[in-house]
Amino acid sequence: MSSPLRRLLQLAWPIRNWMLLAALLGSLTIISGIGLLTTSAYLISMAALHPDVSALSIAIVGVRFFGIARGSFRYLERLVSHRATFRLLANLRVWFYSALEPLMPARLLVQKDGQQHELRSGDLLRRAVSDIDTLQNFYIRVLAPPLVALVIGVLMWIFFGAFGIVFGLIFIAFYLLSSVGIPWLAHLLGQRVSREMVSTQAELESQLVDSVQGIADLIAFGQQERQAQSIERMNKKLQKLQMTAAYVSGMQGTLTNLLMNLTAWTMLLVAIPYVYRGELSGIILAVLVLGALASFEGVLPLASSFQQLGGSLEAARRLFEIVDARPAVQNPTTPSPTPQDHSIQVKDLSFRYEESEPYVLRDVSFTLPRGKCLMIVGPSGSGKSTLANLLLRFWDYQEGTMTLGGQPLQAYQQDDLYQQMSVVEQDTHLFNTTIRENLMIARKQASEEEMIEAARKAQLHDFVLSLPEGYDTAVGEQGLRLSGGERQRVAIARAFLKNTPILLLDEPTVNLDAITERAVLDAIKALRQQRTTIMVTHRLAEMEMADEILVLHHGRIVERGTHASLLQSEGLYWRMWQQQRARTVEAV
Ligand SMILES: Nc1ncnc2c1ncn2[C@@H]1O[C@H](COP(=O)(O)OP(=O)(O)OP(=O)(O)O)[C@@H](O)[C@H]1O
Repeated sequence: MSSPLRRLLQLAWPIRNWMLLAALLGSLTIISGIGLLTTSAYLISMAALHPDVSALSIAIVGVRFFGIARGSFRYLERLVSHRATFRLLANLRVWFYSALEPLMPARLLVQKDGQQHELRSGDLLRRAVSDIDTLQNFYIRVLAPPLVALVIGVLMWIFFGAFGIVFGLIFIAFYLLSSVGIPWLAHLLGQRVSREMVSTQAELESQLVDSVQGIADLIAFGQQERQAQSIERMNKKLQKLQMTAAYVSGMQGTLTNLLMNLTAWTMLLVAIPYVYRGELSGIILAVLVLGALASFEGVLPLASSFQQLGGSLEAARRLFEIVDARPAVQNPTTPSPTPQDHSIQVKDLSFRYEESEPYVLRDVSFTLPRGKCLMIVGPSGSGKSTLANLLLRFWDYQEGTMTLGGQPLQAYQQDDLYQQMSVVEQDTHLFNTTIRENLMIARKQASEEEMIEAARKAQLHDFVLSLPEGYDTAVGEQGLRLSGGERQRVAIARAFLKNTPILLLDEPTVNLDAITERAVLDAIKALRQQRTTIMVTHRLAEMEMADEILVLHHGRIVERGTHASLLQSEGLYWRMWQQQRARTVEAV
C-alpha cells in the first residue's frame, strides 16, 4: 500500500463506522435491485404459463417489496454517505488549516522533486479548496464501490453456484474480469492523465488568480494579451487531458457493458441444454439471465472509482506536501511563562533567509528598555522589516541572541509572544466585512464602549460616524473602500484595543501623503505612551519620539543615537534627513 493511500485511510478512520454503514446500504440497494429483476423475471415467466394467481402471490409481494426496498435503501445510503463525507470534509479542512497555520507567515516552501519550491497563492487556494473536495471523491467514489462490488460478487457467486457449479464459475469469471481486469487496465491507461489533470488544473488556477490580482498592472503594461495566450495554452492542455480521460472512461464503460451482456448470453447458452435435459426449469432460465445482468450494477461504479484513484492520490500528495512542510519556527517543549518584563535585548544578531543566500542582518545589537521607543531607519533593502519580523519570530536567526524579559524569544510559546505585541504594518489587511468586525478581531470580548474608545484614540471615530452605516459599514474586499490613511487608523485602533505592552510599527505611514501621515503619526504618538515601541521607517518624521535611532545599511548598524546627535555627526542619517527635507520643500 503506497504511503498516501495509507494516510488517506487513516484520515477516514474516525468515521469508519459511517462509511461501512454506507457501503452496507449500498450493497442492500443493489441486492434489492437484483431481487427486483429476478423476482420480476420469475413472475413474468410463471405468468406466461397461466398458473393460478395464488401461485404468483409470493412473487408479486417480492416485486413490491424489492421495489420499495431499493428506493428506500438508496435514499438511506445517500443520506449516510453524504453525512459521513461532510463530516470528513470538515475534519479534512480543519486538519489542513491546522497544518497550514504554523507555516505562515514565513514564506511557504514545499518539497517537490527533491527541491524546495515557493507556493503561489493560487496554488495554495486550490489545495485548500479543490484538492480537499477531490478527496471527497476518494471516499465516496474510490473507496466505497470496491467494497460494495465485493459483497455483491460473493453473494451472487453463491446464488448462481446454487443452480450449478458451472453458473457460479461463469458468473465469477466475468465478474472478476469486469470488476478487477478492466478497471485495472483503465487505471494503467488513465493514471498519468488524471494526475496531470490535477496539476494542470492547479497551474491554470494559479495563473488565473495571478492574472486577476495583477490585472491593473497587466493592462497598464499592455501584457494582458500575452497572459491570456498563456492561459489559453494551459486551457488547451487541460482540454486534451480531459479528452483522453473521456476516451479511457468511454472504453471502460463499453467493455464493462460488453462483459455484462456476454455474461447474460453465456448463462443463457449454457443453461438452455440444462432446460432441455429437464435439469433446470425454464422459469429459472430468465432468473439466471436477468440476475446476471442486475449483479453488474455493483461493477459499473468501479469505472470511475479506479479512474479517480490517480487524481485522488495526486490531490492527497499535494495536501501532504503542505502538511509535511516544516514550519520555520517550532514551539518549545517546555515554554517559559508569559514575560512580565517587556524590555528587549538583541546581541550580535546575524540572519539570512536561506543558507545559500547572503546575510541580510549582520552583528546587530541594541537594548530597548521597557516603555522606550526605538526607531530603525535606513535605505530600502537594508534589513529593517527583517529585523521586525525576527522580533515577531516569523523566522529563527542563525547567530546571536534576541531576548524579551531576559529570555530568548525561542523560549516562549509563539502565541504568548503574539499576545504581547501589536503590529501596524505598511499595508493593513482588512477583511471584507464591517468596520466593527475588522476592529473586533483585535479583541473579541471587547465591549462596544471599548471599541469606540479605541477608534477615538486612533482618530477614526469621527470618520466612522460620517459613514452612512457607521461601524456597520462594509469596508469591501481588502478594505478597498477605505483610503490608505483610514486603513492605517483602523490598524492603530486595533492596536489600542489589543492593548499590548509592546508595539511594532513597520513603516506605518509609507504610502500616505503628508497631511494623512501627520494624522496617523498623531494617533501613533498617543498609542506608544507607556509601551515598548519599535518603529521601522524610512520616512524621517517625528524622529524626536525615539529614545534611540538605529541606522541600518546593508544589514549592519552604521550609526546610532538620538535625532539630535545623529544630525550633528553628519553621516548617513543626516544625508537621508537632508534629502527628505529637500523633497518636502520641492513638493511644497
Ligand atoms: N522572505 C524573504 N526571503 C528572502 N529574502 C528576503 C525576504 N524578505 C526580504 N528579503 C531580502 O532581505 C533584504 C532586506 O529586506 P527587508 O525587507 O528587510 O528590507 P527593508 O529595509 O525593510 O526594505 P524596505 O524599506 O524596502 O521595506 C532584501 O535584500 C530582501 O530582498
